Amino acid sequence: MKLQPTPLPDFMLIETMPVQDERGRFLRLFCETELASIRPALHFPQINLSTTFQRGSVRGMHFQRPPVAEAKLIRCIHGRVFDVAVDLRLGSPTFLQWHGVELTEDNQLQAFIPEGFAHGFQAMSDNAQLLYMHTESWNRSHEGGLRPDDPRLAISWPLPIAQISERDRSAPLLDNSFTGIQL
Ligand SMILES: Cc1cn([C@H]2C[C@H](O)[C@@H](COP(=O)(O)OP(=O)(O)O[C@H]3O[C@H](C)C(=O)[C@H](O)[C@H]3O)O2)c(=O)[nH]c1=O
Repeated sequence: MKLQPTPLPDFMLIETMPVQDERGRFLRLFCETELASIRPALHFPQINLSTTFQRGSVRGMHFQRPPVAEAKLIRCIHGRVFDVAVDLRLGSPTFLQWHGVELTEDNQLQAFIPEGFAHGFQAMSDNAQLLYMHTESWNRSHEGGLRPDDPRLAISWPLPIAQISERDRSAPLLDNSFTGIQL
């Protein structure tokens, strides 16, 4: 496993290496010890799998507020996605900045998105599957969302947005009153 920093502090990429032999491949999806250097005693009470049928569809930008702010360990297990994290942390030097990375079933990259970040992705293939490990269980009453096309974020999605949920389409646009999430 190799850790790759991103331009957003604490948003890390994790390069995993499957073990391959004549029978096939073996891949470690998560190891508490290996990831202790970025987060001691990582614990995932919920693991989700989403499938996005149509290339170009976007899901996001989602986050959970304290006291159930969550970190996510994300991997694409089928197809390809352009995965984006936005720094929403109050006082962060990269506040409201975003960074995107392509996660594919072949590049073995995982994204570790800490608390205080919004997360979203665009499917770059049909039937893109994303496996999420969450450090908090889902809590609808503490969910927050931003528009993937919010001009204040100016996320450069690689493809025209094909499909988006009504919830995401109707998320609030950022204005100067949003100063960030106090973790
Ligand atoms: C997140 C979640 C959702 N749900 C229910 C709520 C809805 O009835 C249905 C689909 O939820 P949603 O439309 O929020 O799914 P996505 O738009 O894919 O949202 C997810 O994708 C973005 C990119 C993320 O980063 C979040 O992990 C997550 O919000 O599953 C649950 O039952 N449990 C859960 O943990």
